[in-house]
Amino acid sequence: MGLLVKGEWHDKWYDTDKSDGAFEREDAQLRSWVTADGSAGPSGNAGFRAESGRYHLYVSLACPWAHRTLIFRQLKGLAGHIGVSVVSPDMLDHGWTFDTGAGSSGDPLYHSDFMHQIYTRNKSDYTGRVTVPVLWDKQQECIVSNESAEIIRMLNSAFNDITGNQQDFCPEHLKPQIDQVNERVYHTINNGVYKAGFATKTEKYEAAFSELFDSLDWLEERLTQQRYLVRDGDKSVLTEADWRLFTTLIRFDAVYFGHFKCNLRRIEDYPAISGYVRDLYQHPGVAETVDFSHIKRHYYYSHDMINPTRIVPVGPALDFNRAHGRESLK
Ligand SMILES: N[C@@H](CCC(=O)N[C@@H](CS)C(=O)NCC(=O)O)C(=O)O
Repeated sequence: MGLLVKGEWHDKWYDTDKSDGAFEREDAQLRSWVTADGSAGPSGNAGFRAESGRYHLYVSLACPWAHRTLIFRQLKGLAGHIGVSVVSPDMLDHGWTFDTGAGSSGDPLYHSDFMHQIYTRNKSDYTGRVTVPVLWDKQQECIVSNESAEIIRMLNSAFNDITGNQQDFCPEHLKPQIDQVNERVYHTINNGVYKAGFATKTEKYEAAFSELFDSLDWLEERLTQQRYLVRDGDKSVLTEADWRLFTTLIRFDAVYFGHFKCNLRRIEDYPAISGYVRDLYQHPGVAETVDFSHIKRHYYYSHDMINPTRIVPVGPALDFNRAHGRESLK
């Protein structure tokens, strides 16, 4: 694990000293947008028109942020239009690495050894963390975006004329509600598990822990009354907010509960939330984006300051194909 400084790789763990033991996630730096006609999006440069075969995703199957983009690629019928490279689950001295072990693809585009070479191919003197997901433009040979929250918004609509898939997971009139739910879910759950797991001072861990479980209580109540997170009139509808939450919840019992010490309760212990996770998992196209061998291997093997023996636990036994019983909820 490390970062690039002026294009040079430095093997360095997160610096929590500067924040008194708290884990602080760096903001993504590369923020252009693919749009239907190539006009500029809300940030970054213009010139990224939606085209079949032009763009490529670099992902880790372990990573919850990258997982969002894989789900949107499936749901929006983009699998035949946007290629994917999958890094090794082991993120060690060189950061994300390419190999062709089980479930990993290597880098068919450039035959790179490491993900940081994709970042320096984009900008030779890049300074910053080397994160996945990355949306790559094969035509201009550059990174369009390394921010998953924005990549899924692009995938949600920019390619609609190419795929004919008009399903909208972020309708304009629901956006304020979606953004509001996302805000709490991001800080206390998606990033909350990392704040608990990567804290190096007890009080920072405990603060993240208590916010996380307060938010799970809030979700349990909400999801007892409605099938999905966001309401449109008298019923709830499946939106981006659900998919953003899903990628954390599906990893929770296998990884965050033990490895990140988020162990007040398992997701299995929440009747509504656990049914909700199974409901989303069983949505067509989603199960094939979930890979527990990469998920468990990545966290337990890569974070050796948390798990120095690198032993990957065998359990827990999880069955997301069990009936969810949520069809009748509005
Ligand atoms: N804001 C980014 C965060 C992505 C991110 O932090 N990904 C993790 C993998 S789970 C990563 O690549 N970490 C490597 C590092 O921080 O050096 C997004 O949502 O796209």
